[in-house]
Amino acid sequence: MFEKPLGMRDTLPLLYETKMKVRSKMLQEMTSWGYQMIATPALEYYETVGKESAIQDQQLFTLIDQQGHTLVLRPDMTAPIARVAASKLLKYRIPVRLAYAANVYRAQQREGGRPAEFEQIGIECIGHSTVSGDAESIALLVSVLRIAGLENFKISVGHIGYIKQLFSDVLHDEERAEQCLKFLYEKNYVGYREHVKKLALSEAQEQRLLQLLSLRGLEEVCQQGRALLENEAGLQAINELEELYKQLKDFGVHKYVSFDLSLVCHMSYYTGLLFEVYADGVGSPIGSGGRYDNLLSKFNYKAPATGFAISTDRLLEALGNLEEEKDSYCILFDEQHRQAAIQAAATMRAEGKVVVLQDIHGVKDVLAFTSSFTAVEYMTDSEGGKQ
Ligand SMILES: N[C@@H](Cc1c[nH]c[nH+]1)C(=O)O
Repeated sequence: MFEKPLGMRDTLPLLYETKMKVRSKMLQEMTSWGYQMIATPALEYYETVGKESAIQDQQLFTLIDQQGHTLVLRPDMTAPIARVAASKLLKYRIPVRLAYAANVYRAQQREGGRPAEFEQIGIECIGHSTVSGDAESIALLVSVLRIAGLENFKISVGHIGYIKQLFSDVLHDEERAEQCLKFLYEKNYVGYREHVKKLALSEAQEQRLLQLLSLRGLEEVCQQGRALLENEAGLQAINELEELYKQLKDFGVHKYVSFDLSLVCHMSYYTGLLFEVYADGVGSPIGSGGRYDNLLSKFNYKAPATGFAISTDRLLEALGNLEEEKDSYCILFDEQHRQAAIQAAATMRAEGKVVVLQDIHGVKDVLAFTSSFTAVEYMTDSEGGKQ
């Protein structure tokens, strides 16, 4: 048994092929909206990108380079892209629109769980401060998923600014707010309720924290969310949610969207609107994103930004079927027919066929080898010529 490190997976040919097709359709859509492809290194310094990636530290793969610096395998693409954009790209065009398909790495605690290396396909729109940036991001997300062949999905939208304001109004204490946020992030609503009840708040304040969990649905949720606030702060978040919905209607994609004002995503760099995508039959979100207006300033450039990433593997799980195995042809040749066989294969390949050219003397069990091809041509003397 040759085992792989925890959470590492192989991609076998059929899955690889399916992935390649889906990825190429999605990237084509992204680039047609003016998003430019970008690649960044798999390894980054812990002190910069690693720290800002804001994924729990125990999920980071770290290693030490020859000079003794701590490196991390990037846990997402947002922080690396923020690093490049801040240092190079924003001098060129603002907002800058970038797209990627790249592997990211998150260490796992146990076997059989989530993959520790997986591909994300996503975009970042950097330097865009208004809700139009968020609406564009969600509209593109919908378009990309539909082009990949997915129809049954829902985008759940929330606003981290709203939750933080509500917690600050009620709890007046950052540590207590963090504890509550953690329950929401883990989607442990039972735990959240129990925790809130133990906080020794007045009945009214307790109710406000509990009602947060019921702020789910369509437009009416904004009105209910507004009613939970005690003062002006937090209203901006609600206004943004309403504006977003209006713009999503203009894009014609609002039917994919619903609100969940208790939504907290795993990245702590989010500052405003944020969202998760759920597809029928897949337990975890197949994608997520949101606004992160403070991340670039960690790289010495103040710029607002928004974006999303889709997990290619989870999307494929939602899509269900793998690509059909393609028709493929085999030409078996011997020494005397090598040249003719090479030419015959080239002609068929030029017609778009998949052709394997195989020296018959290199195969032990010809019957077993040829059994999976659509058609087999023998260009040999030993087998009695063409069959
Ligand atoms: N990087 C985020 C997704 C995202 C892209 N842009 C903004 N958010 C993630 O891995 O979940």
